[in-house]
Amino acid sequence: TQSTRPQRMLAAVQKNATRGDPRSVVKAIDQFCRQKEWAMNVGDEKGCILDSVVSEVNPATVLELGTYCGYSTVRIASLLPPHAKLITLEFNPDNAVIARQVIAWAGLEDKIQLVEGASGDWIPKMKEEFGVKTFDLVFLDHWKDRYLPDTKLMEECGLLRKGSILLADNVICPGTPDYLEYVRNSPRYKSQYFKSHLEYTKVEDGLEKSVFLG
Ligand SMILES: CNc1ncnc2c1ncn2[C@@H]1O[C@H](/C=C/CNC(=O)c2cc(-c3ccc(F)cc3)cc(O)c2O)[C@H](F)[C@H]1O
Ligand SMILES: [Mg+2]
Repeated sequence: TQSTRPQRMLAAVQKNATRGDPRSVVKAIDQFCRQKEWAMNVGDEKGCILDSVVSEVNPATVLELGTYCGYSTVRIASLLPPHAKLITLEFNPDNAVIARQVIAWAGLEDKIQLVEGASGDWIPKMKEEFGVKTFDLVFLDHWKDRYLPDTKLMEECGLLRKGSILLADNVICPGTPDYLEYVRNSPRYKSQYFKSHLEYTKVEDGLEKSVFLG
């Protein structure tokens, strides 16, 4: 039977990356996507911007919306301080199966909690289910038309505090126009655009970093 692209990506990790070495996992996926098959990971160019924001924020609690195969999950978690926690939401069970194995290969199970389910269902349950008060950093990389409703939901559920950082992928390509308009015009956010390129291509894309002002 035919394999899927996530399955082939996992095979590339298991073949080319060193167990317990997150950076080698990131490198193996980027190599696979450049040389074999494009896939919608944040990628190495935008990944460097992601790394610099994570290092600057040095978050104790991180929420990722849209795990896919776990590339950005591993990339973020590899930079977290010892007791920090990353919760990542993924509602496609086939993706979750792959992501769990990528996370395990990187040896980051202790820092990452992959929750199978939809952001809209789980955001309201974060506090009671995971004992989370607020998130220091949220990485948005799921369906692009869900960035805005989920941001409003996080506000309503009190998951953002003064200084919480939202970092959104793909604000140009495929684009998240309603989200951009909101974070750039709302008095409750201070936003900054990091110009880059769509993963593994020369097409323009970028990350939007928005600080919640409370
Ligand atoms: C809605 N709530 C969700 N809750 C939990 N998991 C979710 C939810 N929604 C999706 N997922 C989960 O999050 C992932 C979805 C990622 C979507 N990403 C993209 O579409 C995306 C697309 C491009 C792209 C650009 C140009 C082009 F020509 C073709 C593609 C580039 C990118 O970097 C992207 O991130 C996963 F698949 C889905 O199950
Ligand atoms: Mg993306």
